[in-house]
Amino acid sequence: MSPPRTLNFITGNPNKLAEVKAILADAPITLQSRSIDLPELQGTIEEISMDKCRRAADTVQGPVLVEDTCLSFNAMGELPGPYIKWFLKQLKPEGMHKMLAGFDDKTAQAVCTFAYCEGPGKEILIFQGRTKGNIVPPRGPQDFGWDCTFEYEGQTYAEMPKTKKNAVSHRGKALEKLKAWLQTRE
Ligand SMILES: O=c1nc[nH]c2c1ncn2[C@H]1C[C@H](O)[C@@H](COP(=O)(O)OP(=O)(O)OP(=O)(O)O)O1
Ligand SMILES: [Mg+2]
Repeated sequence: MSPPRTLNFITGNPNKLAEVKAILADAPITLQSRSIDLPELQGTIEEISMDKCRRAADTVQGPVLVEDTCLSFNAMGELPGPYIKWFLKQLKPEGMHKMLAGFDDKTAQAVCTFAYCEGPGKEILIFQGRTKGNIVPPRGPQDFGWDCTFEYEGQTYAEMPKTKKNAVSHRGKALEKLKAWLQTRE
């Protein structure tokens, strides 16, 4: 599959879209976006992303890019992982650190998985990035998900300028891989 000139990123999350636009600003593509609420299967990170991508391609009847973000606590066998959205909704950012109160190990991994598909029935490509950090009581603005509770080298994502977050984040690393693929087009 050769890289496209336009990417149609299917997401309902405006914060994700803003970061993806910033990180891909210098990539050789035009970024479009549509908000479609796609059902997300339960399973491994890759299974969930591939299923989400397949559904998006079927809905759009054309090329799509989707993304799924996981927050995995090492003490909990990598849970909540892909279910973080629902834990965060019920427990709020303050609850993230409390979930680990019974464990000494506060380490976590932020995992970002992009899946690209040219259209219905076509092969699905995966681009994944991981950043290791610690879960801490909230610090910094609470305007994007669990950013205020994920600490990387002494700062929570929420305390970092956006450019710094994007340079070290799970999403930045995944998009580095996507960019490398986009640049293989001659
Ligand atoms: O960099 C991030 N920093 C902090 N929080 C984040 C980040 N990225 C996603 N999040 C939150 C949003 C949602 O509560 C959950 C992932 O769920 P996830 O299904 O991937 O996102 P979503 O449903 O909001 O958007 P989409 O329409 O692309 O599926 O973690
Ligand atoms: Mg979602």
